[in-house]
Amino acid sequence: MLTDEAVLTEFRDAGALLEGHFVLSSGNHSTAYLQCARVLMDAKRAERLCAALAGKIRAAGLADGIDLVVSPAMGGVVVGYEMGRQLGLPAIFFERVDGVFALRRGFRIEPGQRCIMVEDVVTTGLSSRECIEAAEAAGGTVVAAASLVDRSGGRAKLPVPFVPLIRLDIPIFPPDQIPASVKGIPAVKPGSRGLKV
Ligand SMILES: O=P(O)(O)OC[C@H]1O[C@H](OP(=O)(O)OP(=O)(O)O)[C@H](O)[C@@H]1O
Ligand SMILES: O=C(O)c1cc(=O)[nH]c(=O)[nH]1
Ligand SMILES: [Mg+2]
Repeated sequence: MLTDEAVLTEFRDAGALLEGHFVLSSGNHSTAYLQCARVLMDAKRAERLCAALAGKIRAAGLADGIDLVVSPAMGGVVVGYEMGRQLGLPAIFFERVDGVFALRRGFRIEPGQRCIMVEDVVTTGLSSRECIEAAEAAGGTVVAAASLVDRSGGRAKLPVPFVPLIRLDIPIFPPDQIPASVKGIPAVKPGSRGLKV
């Protein structure tokens, strides 16, 4: 079990608590960004955080009878792998092909396999819901969800029981409601949804 302060200290020490002007996956804007990739680049830190998250999932009675971890790339890949290790389960990921989550690389879900969807960060819950729908469409039954961070203050709604390691309430702004003080800061989009190369 890790306190919220201990989790935030891990993020701070990793240089993962960013301030500025960010365009989020959902198209909303924010002055804060949790760069989980920086947290997960340290295997020992990833292990500590994911062990704590696995403990919360077990304590909530959600770990029994799960067959498979599924996660949405890119952000979900490393955390999904480590959660698979912590829960003793195989882990696969969905990746966007023309914007839609698909299984590639020989990954498949056997009919009726019980899945837990694991994310790095939940903001609106859109990516999580898309991943859950994709897993169900691929034949799975998604029975739970988990993430390192829920930054929605609990407002993001998922169709299954949801366990975040830490819950924060960080404001987001729709594109037409960005405060003038934020508009003046050049915006960056760290995530890969909609990225053109
Ligand atoms: O709850 P939401 O509003 O969907 O926001 C959270 C999502 O945004 C980020 O991914 P992003 O789409 O930026 O791409 P990436 O994981 O490929 O970097 C993050 O990894 C979550 O998947
Ligand atoms: O909503 C997002 O795109 C998002 C927010 C955040 O804090 N961190 C992240 O990786 N993605
Ligand atoms: Mg993501």
